[in-house]
Amino acid sequence: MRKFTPMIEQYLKIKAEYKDCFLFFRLGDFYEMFFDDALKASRELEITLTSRDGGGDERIPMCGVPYHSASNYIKNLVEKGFKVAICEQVEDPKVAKGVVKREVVQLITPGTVMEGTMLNEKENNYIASLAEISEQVFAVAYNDLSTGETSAALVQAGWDSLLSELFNRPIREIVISKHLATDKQAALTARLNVTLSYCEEESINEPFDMLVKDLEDPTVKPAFGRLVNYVQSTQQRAVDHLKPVQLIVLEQYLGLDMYSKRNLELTETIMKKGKQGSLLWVLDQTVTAMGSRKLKKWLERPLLNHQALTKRYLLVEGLMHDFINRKELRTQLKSIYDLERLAGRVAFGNVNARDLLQLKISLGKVPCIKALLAQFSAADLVNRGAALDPLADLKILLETSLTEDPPITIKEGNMIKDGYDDKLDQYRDASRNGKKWIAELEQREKQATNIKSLKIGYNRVFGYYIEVTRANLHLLPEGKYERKQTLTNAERFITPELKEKESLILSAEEKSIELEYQLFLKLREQVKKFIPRLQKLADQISELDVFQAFATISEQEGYVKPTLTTGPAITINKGRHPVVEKVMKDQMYVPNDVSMDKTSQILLITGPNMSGKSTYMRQVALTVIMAQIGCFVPADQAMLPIFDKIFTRIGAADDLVAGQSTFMVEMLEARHALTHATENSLILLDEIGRGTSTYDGMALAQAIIEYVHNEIGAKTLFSTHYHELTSLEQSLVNLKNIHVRAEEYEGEVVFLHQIEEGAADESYGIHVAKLAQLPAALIERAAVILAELEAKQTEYEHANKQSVQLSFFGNEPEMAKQVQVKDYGKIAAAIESFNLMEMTPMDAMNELYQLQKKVREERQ
Ligand SMILES: Nc1ncnc2c1ncn2[C@@H]1O[C@H](COP(=O)(O)OP(=O)(O)OP(=O)(O)O)[C@@H](O)[C@H]1O
Repeated sequence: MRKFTPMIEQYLKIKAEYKDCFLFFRLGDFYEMFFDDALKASRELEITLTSRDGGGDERIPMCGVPYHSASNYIKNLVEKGFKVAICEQVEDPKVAKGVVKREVVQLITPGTVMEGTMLNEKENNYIASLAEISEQVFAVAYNDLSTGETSAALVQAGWDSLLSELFNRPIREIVISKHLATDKQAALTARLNVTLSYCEEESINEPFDMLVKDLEDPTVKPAFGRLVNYVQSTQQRAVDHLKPVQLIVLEQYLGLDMYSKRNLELTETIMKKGKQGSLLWVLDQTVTAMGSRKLKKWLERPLLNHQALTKRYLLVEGLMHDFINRKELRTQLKSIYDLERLAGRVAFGNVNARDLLQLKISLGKVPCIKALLAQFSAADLVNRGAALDPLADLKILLETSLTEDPPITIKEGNMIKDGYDDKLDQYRDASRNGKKWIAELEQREKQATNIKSLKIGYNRVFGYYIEVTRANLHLLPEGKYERKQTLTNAERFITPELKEKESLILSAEEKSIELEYQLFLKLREQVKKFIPRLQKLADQISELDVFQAFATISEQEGYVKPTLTTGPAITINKGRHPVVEKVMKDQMYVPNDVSMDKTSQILLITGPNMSGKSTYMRQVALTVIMAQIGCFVPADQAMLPIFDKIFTRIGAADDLVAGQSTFMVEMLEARHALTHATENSLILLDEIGRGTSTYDGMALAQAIIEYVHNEIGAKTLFSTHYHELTSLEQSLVNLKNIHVRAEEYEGEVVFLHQIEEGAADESYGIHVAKLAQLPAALIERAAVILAELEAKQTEYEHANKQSVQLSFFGNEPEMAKQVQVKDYGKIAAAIESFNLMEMTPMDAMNELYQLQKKVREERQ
């Protein structure tokens, strides 16, 4: 076997340390990739795959990207969730003996990108890390490197709760221990679509120990330790903008499990996974990127604290009352750049003079915002204005140091103002005077030679030169001018005098550019000291932006301030679904009331398909969430208690990701709700049981309703097509039937989308099928079958009047006595022995199945 060349050996050695990354291996003006990396990268980046002789038996697959345009390719890979290791030549190839030394200088991973173009400005870009504290307890730490935000939480209710905590947050990468169970690792990638990275080190060393100094709960420390150790090892540069770790006590926020976050489409829709059509889409009237990110965070964590919410309402109200000032505030906020990310870049050392100029412009707006807030009548707004720190000292520093139009790069000069530094002024004088001298020389030469078109120019190769057109050459005196370059129509000359001045000008210019660079680095260091104050300002501005967004949307859409009650009742007058209402263009949304209290703790909703049952249920949950983030709500009036958790089982959510059947998902979602809900929770259950046979489904649906009714007492909206369930109103005192009204008009169903008391009488399924334009013959046939079934049903009910069915739905003990099954006693004993409190719905179903089997066997 032939041996690889030394360069390929070097490549393989480095690659072995970065197995899970694309290794961008610098070769001259290109980053090259080899072997499997090349095969994969050529596919992902759609670049040509070639091969080269690397000394081995076969040619090596290879592809490459030019060094100067590498950032786009890197961005592309990172966006797809890959990691890229940048391997540079770290010695001058001219002096290298043998193969040039190469090292990985940076690791770019989805969770640690800092470049503006790789970040979505309206989204945080989190890297998270986990630590398994015990079987049921997990610590999680978050960091957004681009803003410095750092937080941690303790999840005490097991793995599913951890997944719910992580679900749907803008997390791009999760750092874990390689010892985390493989099924858990698989669940993370399948559920969350994140890149997994590994780090074993959990201890927190200097300077990061300062960030956890005041942490109330040290249990979360290992997760943060893992996170900073990973970030530090990948970045190899300063990350001193990380804010102290903020402890998130999950119990202080509205609990939203994974299913609810998804089903309620809070920040993205289920189908398209985009913002459009989500609640965030409706509410996001923010005008700064920071505000937009803050709003998303609030939506992810609605509050439970009455006082904090009331404060938010007051601010929204204050902004709504003062329309003119609010409009002006919006305008002022629009011109504030992303202070949070600018602060991040200052710390990271990749801020340029244009960024600092943006900072200066933004700071210039703060005094106007302060003045504006002082004019509002709401005291809270005035106080917020007074609390804003305009960072006048930083503004003065930037004003005195930066020019008005600096270039993007920091190595070209023109960044620092005259008068900022004496030495720089001296160099500039020398250079400017020199240029003035050249202009005067041009005049003198023109006069002396009498050549009007004579000019003095400059190029990089020859420096300054005197240019004379061919036609005028005869006018030049002999001997004084030295010919340097011949063009088609002109000749270029130099003189000793010109060259002498040139070296003075150029050296002054060179020195001034170098000095500007040094001064800029110093300025950057000075700005670093302002980072904590800048971060605080960014936080205050982003909150203001969210409040003005709430006020803007509330006014635009006619939302009202909710009244938070301490009792259990919900009263919503003329409530609407904020998103459906917004997307309905020509049609009018039909508002509906919601009234739930002790005797209507469960609403059983019936009504035809497409009538608006799910919309009504979601509307209630979204109204609650809006109220608990501090926004006004889409209704004429709303009195709401503060809910501790929301659970949902809505829609056809086939969990293909986790490879589970629709029915299994339905059961898992139901189990989750039933195990975690309290009497202060809100549960939405949409057509539970429809994923299995009718009797199974109905049995489960009823058992679940009874369980919620008797054991939990949570406010529950339960929609169903099983009309039999409506009879539960008689046996369950806290259950109330409502239905969505539809009418038949000339053989067609007309949806009125109106909620009314009582149970619906017809299902109208065939009409909906007709609306869906199923073939006419099929519809006719369905109508005939329906008629036959209905006739049979009546016959069947008649025949069964005296006898034999074990009634699930009547709750009539006398009926049970009539069951003519020999072994009834045994079955009854079995049912009696069930410990329902300890059983999951799945267990219940299994037991039920066994009993049914027994009954059927006996009858045969
Ligand atoms: N209050 C309303 N006002 C106007 N249109 C509504 C209203 N509620 C629902 N709709 C419209 O009716 C459509 C169907 O609503 P929804 O999905 O809630 O019905 P459903 O009763 O849950 O149907 P299914 O039983 O088939 O799941 C919605 O997409 C919406 O366009």
